[in-house]
Amino acid sequence: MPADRLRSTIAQSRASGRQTMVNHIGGGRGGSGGDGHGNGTGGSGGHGMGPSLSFDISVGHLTMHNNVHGDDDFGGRRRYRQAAVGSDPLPDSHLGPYIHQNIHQHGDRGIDILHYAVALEAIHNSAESYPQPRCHPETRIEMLEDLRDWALDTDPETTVLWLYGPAGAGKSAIMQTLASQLKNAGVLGGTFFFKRGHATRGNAKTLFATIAYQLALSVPSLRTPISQIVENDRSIVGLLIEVQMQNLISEPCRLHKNLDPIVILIDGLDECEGHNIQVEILRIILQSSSQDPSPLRFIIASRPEPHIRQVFDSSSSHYCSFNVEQSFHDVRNYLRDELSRIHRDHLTMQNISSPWPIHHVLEELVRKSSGYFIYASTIIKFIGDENYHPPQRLAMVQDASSTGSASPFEALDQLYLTILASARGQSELIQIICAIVNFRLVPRSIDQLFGFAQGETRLILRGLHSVLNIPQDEEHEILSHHASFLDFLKHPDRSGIFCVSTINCRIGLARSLLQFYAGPVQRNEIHLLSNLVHFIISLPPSDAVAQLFPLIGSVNPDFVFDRYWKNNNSPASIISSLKNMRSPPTDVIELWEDYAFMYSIATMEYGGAILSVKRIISPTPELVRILVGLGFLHCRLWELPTTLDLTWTDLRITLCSLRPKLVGNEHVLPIHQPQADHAGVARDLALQLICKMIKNYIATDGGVNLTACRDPVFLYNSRWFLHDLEAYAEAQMVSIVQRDNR
Ligand SMILES: Nc1ncnc2c1ncn2[C@@H]1O[C@H](COP(=O)(O)OP(=O)(O)OP(=O)(O)O)[C@@H](O)[C@H]1O
Repeated sequence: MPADRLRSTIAQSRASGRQTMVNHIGGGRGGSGGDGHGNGTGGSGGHGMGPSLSFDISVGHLTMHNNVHGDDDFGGRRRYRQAAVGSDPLPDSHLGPYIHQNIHQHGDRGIDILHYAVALEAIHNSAESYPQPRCHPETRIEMLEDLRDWALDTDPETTVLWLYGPAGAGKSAIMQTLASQLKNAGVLGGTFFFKRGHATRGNAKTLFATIAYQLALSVPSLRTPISQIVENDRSIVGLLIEVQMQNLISEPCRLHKNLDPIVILIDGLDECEGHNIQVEILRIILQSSSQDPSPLRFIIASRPEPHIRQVFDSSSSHYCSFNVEQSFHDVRNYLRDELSRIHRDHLTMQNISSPWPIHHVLEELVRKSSGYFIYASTIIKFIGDENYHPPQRLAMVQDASSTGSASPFEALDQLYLTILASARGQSELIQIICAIVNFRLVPRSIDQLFGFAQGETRLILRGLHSVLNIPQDEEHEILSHHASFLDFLKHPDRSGIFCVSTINCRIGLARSLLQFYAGPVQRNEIHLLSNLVHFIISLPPSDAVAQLFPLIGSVNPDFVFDRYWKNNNSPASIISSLKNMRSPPTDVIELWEDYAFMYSIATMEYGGAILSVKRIISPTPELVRILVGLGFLHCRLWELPTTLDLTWTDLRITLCSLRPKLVGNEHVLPIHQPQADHAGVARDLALQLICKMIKNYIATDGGVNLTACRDPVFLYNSRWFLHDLEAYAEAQMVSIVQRDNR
């Protein structure tokens, strides 16, 4: 029975005056549809909301509620984010304590709401952007000046500017430098730096909220209006981006026409997920600029992708464009200064005479750069690596086969090939690089994934610091310095044997990851299960891919219910991915649907007596044991197998007996038969835990402690009984009769 129909049954039986408390094990709600894909097809459905289960034990009504906002462990910020983006405005009492406090301390309620809905990482001076790509002082001087003049013009012909240029031309460096200059001039309204594949910077969901937030902080007269708008309708941050732009940015700015120019910088539009969204963003901005006069100026930087160019070309609004062209002059200045710095500062360079390098070597490097900074900045990192002798590294760069081909990036490709070939452990290198390109991983996770000795990954990647950012710690993932290296690795014509997009390479990686997840949980576990399933379904269908399905069914439940489970790994997203496959593996889907159900129980909140009790159910003794463990002992799901001496399979079978089953096209609730002596279950559990404790002497990691032993005794003594099975059965009958009458 669908959950909404069950709910209407409850309402109607109440209306008829019957004192029926209906067991509220709903089938859960399907999530909203996912994002559309770039090719125009719809995305997979969003996460379903799990069932809610109410469970009364007569000692003070203990009610377990489905916690769609996720585990308590995620804290106030997470919960608030949910509240802020949800469509139903929530009263303050629904907000996490942290937020609650925050709001009332500052009084700027709208700003606080925005703060929790923005991508702080996307702002030009965020901690994450360190080290920021900036223009070397003697480079891009004229271009920066032109851009500043355009931005500061109080009577401009156009209010939108497109800064375009090929990969690695130096657009982001220009935008970063410009952001600082405009900030100093007091006209910077806000910035958003997209980054491909990044959780918050890789999509448009928070784009306009992030800009509005900065506007509110940087333009004093906009602070109150923007705050007020959000406060009046806090769901605004979850609405369509067009609505956000209109309400949060265009309208407040238009009301303040006499303001000086306010400049918004958006960098890397082509890195935002989905061509359609990129087009939509442009369309919205161009449309807003064609309306009444406004102090807003937009500078948008991107590669000259055809779909982006087309929007500009076909727009009736005026815009102007700047091409970030190659500049041999600027690259020469940059290389000369940076090589001098290496000569001066590198520990091994004292005995190398000046000038270093000699003039014609420098000129050769300038020529090979084709006037683009990506080549220049990569060789500087390569030559200046503190682990190596710079002249040797320079010789390696010079030896990389020469250009002469039509592609301006031929030299860059040769450089990348040289760098990769210089790394040790060539046989392991490709699988490591494949893992880095497809997943965000810290070095130790890669060791674990491929069964290397600890530290092996760092050793193998030691020669790749010029192309990869390999953090010193184990907190941050390994990332490519520049998107052009990823582009290179993905194109077999460019990267040859180092190409990571071959089917064998990708299937090998998927198999290693799945085998890792089938094994025992290790510390520093890798949290990318659902990404992995997305990765697998993105592979072209083949027998080799189909052979991976059983491995998805073999994932160790300790990983599935891991305490550090990240929400994006939730079973619901894995199920929707599996269902999107051409021949969905039904048995594996069934298993993961059970996990989804268990997961929804694992994330229930324990509301205590203040929440209303919906209904009492009458479960089997084994189920009672588990519910007592969950509800009364406050065990988390991952603790239950150890605490109750259960296998994951037993736990799954027992818990999933509560799961509404699909019969025909409808979900129906299983009817639970009355079981004798539920109090005995609590007594037995108490005895079991006490025995365990005596055996272990003291509290152990297994979660058996004094409180855990005391609680079931208390429960037993309190003469706990389960009631109302009749009412439960009656309610089900009512609903069946109503259904038949319809
Ligand atoms: N003027 C400059 N001075 C010094 N370094 C620069 C300059 N311009 C770019 N770089 C460096 O060159 C590399 C490529 O530059 P950047 O990321 O800005 O290119 P991009 O055009 O934005 O590329 P993509 O389109 O791939 O994002 C970076 O490492 C950057 O720091």
